[in-house]
Amino acid sequence: MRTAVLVEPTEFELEDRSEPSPGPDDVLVAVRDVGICGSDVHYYEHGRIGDYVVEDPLVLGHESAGEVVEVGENVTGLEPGDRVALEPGVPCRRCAHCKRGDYHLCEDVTFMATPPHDGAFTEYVAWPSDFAYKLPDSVSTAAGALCEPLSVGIHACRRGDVGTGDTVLITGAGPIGLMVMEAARAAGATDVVVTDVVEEKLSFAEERGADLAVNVAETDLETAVDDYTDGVGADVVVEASGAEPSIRSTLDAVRRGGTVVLVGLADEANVPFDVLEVIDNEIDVHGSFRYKNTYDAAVDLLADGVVDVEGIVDFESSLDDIDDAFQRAMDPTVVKGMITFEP
Ligand SMILES: NC(=O)C1=CN([C@@H]2O[C@H](COP(=O)(O)OP(=O)(O)OC[C@H]3O[C@@H](n4cnc5c(N)ncnc54)[C@H](O)[C@@H]3O)[C@@H](O)[C@H]2O)C=CC1
Ligand SMILES: CC(=O)[C@H](N)C(=O)O
Repeated sequence: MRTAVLVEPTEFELEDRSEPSPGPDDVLVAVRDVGICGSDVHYYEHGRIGDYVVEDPLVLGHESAGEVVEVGENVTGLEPGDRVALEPGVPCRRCAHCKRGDYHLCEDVTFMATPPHDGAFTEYVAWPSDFAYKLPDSVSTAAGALCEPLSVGIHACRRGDVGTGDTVLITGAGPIGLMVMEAARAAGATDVVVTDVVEEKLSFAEERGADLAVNVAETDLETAVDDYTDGVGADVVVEASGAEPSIRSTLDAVRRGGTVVLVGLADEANVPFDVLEVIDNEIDVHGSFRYKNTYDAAVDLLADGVVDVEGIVDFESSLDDIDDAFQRAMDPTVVKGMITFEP
């Protein structure tokens, strides 16, 4: 099977590898669509993300969906021909975190495209069947692949307890911010304010339904949010840029008694945060790491037409053109590129 392998920063090699055999609890999936995530681009450019270092050749890609071509002997509920979205993180199922239901916090997780685990820029993946979610006919495999960033958005909104009538401020209008917007609307948010520093991203967020888009390179966020909320502040702020000034600004924009959810990964671990403001204004500050138990919800939301994920895709490329696709994905005005495979 043809597989794109990152052998050095900015260098893919197309290798011919042998197809994996599904274990008794696995499905073998012919990959159809894989999204290019910011973390893939980061590994491509720098060969590392923090402590995760690409020491051996690595297959990137963790936003994937495809068609089941074979099932292991214990698998029920899926059969060849079914189309599935693959949840990329498979936990150990035995540790304290898994046992208490926080399987996304398992420290022994196998997460696609995170060293040393290979991802999905390849023709076939064997994957545990309970982390493969059947897609109804109305949901494409491209949308199935994007259940991954949508899941990040759903989890962030759950962490922020976003509810009916809420005003949600989302800082950063990249794919994650846009997926938070979809999930927030689905959770009942009636007002969504989005920030960015790239005008094209803000226009796109508005086209997708943001009520207010603020270019924080030009406009003071606190003033803009105060104007929009009559001085009250946002009920929930979801930080989805990872930019340090944006992380710090969350406390200026959240209402007293509101919630800040930190999703974006800052380059530096230490970001000054005014703890007296957190205490005085009784702000709940939550980290949000990947997701748990979101894929069923993501598929249902897509099937019901409540959210749109495919609209964020700027371009599709083939595996043969993966280098070019990654170069395009580095353009700051591009939101999402996909690698697609011919059936
Ligand atoms: N916690 C988690 O589980 C996950 C975290 N992430 C992180 O979430 C963040 C967002 O991911 P993507 O959307 O893929 O990244 P992205 O880089 O495509 O989007 C970030 C957006 O923030 C904008 N931005 C930059 N500076 C800003 C500022 N000062 N204020 C507002 N916006 C600003 C950028 O122009 C860009 O549009 C990244 O830090 C990523 O590493 C991504 C996936 C999962
Ligand atoms: C941080 C990422 O972008 C990635 N989706 C991950 O969960 O590791």
